[in-house]
Amino acid sequence: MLELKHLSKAFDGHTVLNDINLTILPGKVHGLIGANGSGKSTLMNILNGNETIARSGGYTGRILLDGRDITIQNHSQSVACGIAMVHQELALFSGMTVTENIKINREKTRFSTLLLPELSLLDPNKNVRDAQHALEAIGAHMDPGQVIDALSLNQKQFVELARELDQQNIRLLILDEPTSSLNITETKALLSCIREIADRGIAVIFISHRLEEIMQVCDTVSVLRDGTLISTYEKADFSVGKFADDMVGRKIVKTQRAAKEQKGDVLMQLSQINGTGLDIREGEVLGITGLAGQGQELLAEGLFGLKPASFQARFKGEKLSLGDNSTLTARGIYYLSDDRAKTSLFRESPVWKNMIFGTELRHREFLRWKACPALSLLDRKAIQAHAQAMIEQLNIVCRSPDAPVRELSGGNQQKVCIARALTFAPKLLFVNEPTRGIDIYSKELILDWLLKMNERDHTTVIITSGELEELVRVCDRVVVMYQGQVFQTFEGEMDLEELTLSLYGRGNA
Ligand SMILES: Nc1ncnc2c1ncn2[C@@H]1O[C@H](COP(=O)(O)OP(=O)(O)OP(=O)(O)O)[C@@H](O)[C@H]1O
Repeated sequence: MLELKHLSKAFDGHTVLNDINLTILPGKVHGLIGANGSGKSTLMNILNGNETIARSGGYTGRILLDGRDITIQNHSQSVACGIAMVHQELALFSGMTVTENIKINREKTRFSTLLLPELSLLDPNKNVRDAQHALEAIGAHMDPGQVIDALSLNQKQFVELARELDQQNIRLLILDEPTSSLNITETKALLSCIREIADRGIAVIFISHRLEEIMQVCDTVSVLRDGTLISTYEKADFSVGKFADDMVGRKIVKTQRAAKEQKGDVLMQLSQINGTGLDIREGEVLGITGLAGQGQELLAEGLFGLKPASFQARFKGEKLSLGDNSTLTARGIYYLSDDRAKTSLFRESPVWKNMIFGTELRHREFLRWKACPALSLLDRKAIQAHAQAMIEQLNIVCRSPDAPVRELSGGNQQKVCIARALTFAPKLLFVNEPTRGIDIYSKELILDWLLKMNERDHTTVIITSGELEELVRVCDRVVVMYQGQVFQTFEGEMDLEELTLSLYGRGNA
């Protein structure tokens, strides 16, 4: 159906895709894998007519649809070819409802006349029905009248998918890491939905860092490394080992630490969490998990005033006001959100600035006049050296520390956030989904750094994550949240199966 021939792309003379040849068949799921920054999103952005491609000089090479050459210079041309894409970063309209987001630009109207279509009225019933239909087709249950902002990240992901599937005449659906914010049940539902979409004759390109999902759902897999397509495998030849070798070209060592018995003092006490409480002990690595919407993110988000919450918090006995962030950061408490685009990055600012923002006064070496920190200018040389070291240690793919963060691939942006937490050197770090969107090699690097912070800098680390297997590998304790309450705590040798059951409210509460 679609063929790419000798496709290449450069940004400012820097080649990020090099002579790509790829064939996409109808009714098949084609997996695209590669390390962070290997060029997956760029390749898909070309097919989707993303404006960043045209603005940066377009691409070279040929794209053939049904054997005929096509040019994709803008999004309309891509839509006309039947190409739809769900992006890694969500693209929804805040303040509008689920239906409005799904039907945007394709609204059903009544009293429409050919002469003055602008004067026709929206048909709310038909639009809601369409939205409901699109949501049901992918197994998502939500009120179509709800405002988008009230939804969790994973619900928003389903709305994006529903919006794309609501388009008529789709021939190719591109999914850029669609499962990264979904829990086990939702992922399962989405994967079977992807198979159904393919069975309707639609070609699917599926990008994911979760190789088990790739093995499960794809018919063919292509591997990109540093912008070059280095291999394509058919289902019979799939092997996680081969994928990993081709992607990163080096051995991946899984980070693991035996759970330590918790003997430290209580550092933070959270109480009145819907009638339950949680003591965080000094020096521990604590995992917090739960299915979506069970209140696990609300602890950190409530503490930092990002969402309304009513629990009580004490730090070393001192009562804290929720949302009083200057006091929280002054006490060395830090939060890294999973919503990097909205709350964690200054996209137009350079990598170095994103790495040190808010940490300047904790690092005298970043200041020129060390005796007078509040009035000091920044010492750019020291900061550049620090940023360069972070880039190397976290394997961040970027032109230089001066590159604006928006130029970085999704996974590398995530690593910049982690670099800022490392730079802040908190006493207590809350980090939400630290390995989301991160390739298999860098995942271990990040987990390794979180453990290093814990061991070397004595940082107490609280990881909120749906990646149970990772939590079991690195945490001393794992707390399961269920229906807004602290439901069960696991420590010592943790059993993955028991932990999974606990997510559904089963087990010894
Ligand atoms: N607008 C841009 N300007 C300059 N460079 C860019 C731009 N967009 C992407 N790049 C560069 O192109 C390379 C490939 O990025 P891309 O986003 O395609 O990677 P990816 O494989 O999708 O990574 P990830 O798994 O992290 O999402 C990266 O080095 C990135 O910095």
